[in-house]
Amino acid sequence: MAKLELLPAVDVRDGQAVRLVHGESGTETSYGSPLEAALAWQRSGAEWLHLVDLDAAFGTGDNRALIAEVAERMTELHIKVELSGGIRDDDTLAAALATGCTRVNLGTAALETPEWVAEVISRHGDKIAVGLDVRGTTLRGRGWTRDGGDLYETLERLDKEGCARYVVTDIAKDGTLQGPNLELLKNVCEATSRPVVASGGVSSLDDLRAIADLVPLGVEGSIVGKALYAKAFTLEEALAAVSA
Ligand SMILES: O=C(O)c1ccccc1NCC(=O)[C@H](O)[C@H](O)COP(=O)(O)O
Repeated sequence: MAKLELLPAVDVRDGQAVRLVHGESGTETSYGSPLEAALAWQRSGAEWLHLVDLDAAFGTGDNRALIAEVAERMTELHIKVELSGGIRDDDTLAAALATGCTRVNLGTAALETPEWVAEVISRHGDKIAVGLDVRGTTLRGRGWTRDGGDLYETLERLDKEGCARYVVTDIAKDGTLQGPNLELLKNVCEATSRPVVASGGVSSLDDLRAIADLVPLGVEGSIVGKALYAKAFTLEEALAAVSA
């Protein structure tokens, strides 16, 4: 059976690696240099990095140069990078892809400019993932601050347009260490044949094992943020738990 991929997260706000609660601006806990955080995950055996420009997501500026530095360094070290946050037009997409990242994660654009997203999916294939960030079954855009339509209607549309994969986040769980929303993940896997990356709420190795049990349904990976920063477990332990 395929193993669950783990994507340790580095979310960047105002030049710092931070964790938010429910993705809400103003709830930041700071964890220092994003490059040092990324290098720590690399030294611990990471194969992937989930790298988020929160300022670009919230529209409070951007950390473009720093994000590029981290993504380029990780790519040199053969770490695959999933880049997220504020990628909404040709300019931001070109800058993101120029970092050498493995793929980008589009959120707001999939809700607000669907024609552009359909076009970049057809142009870039599996370099494009779409983030389905939900409260209940309502999608949220603009740094998760605005409603953006129904999850399953949007998923059906994106599937038809050939979207390669989805990053699914239950915002109510994100940054809370309350465990992932396994029901949501199962429901999304039932609604699409495309791979799903789980995000939000992981608190323990048992949570990761429960997500790994969904690999046969279509879950391909899991992002892990707060639990690693809070030292609930180490990345080495997490990698061992999902490859057992
Ligand atoms: O990814 C985004 O674009 C984003 C936008 C606004 C707020 C948060 C955003 N991402 C947060 C993440 O991707 C987290 O790193 C991830 O869900 C990890 O969650 P957790 O393990 O619960 O800390």
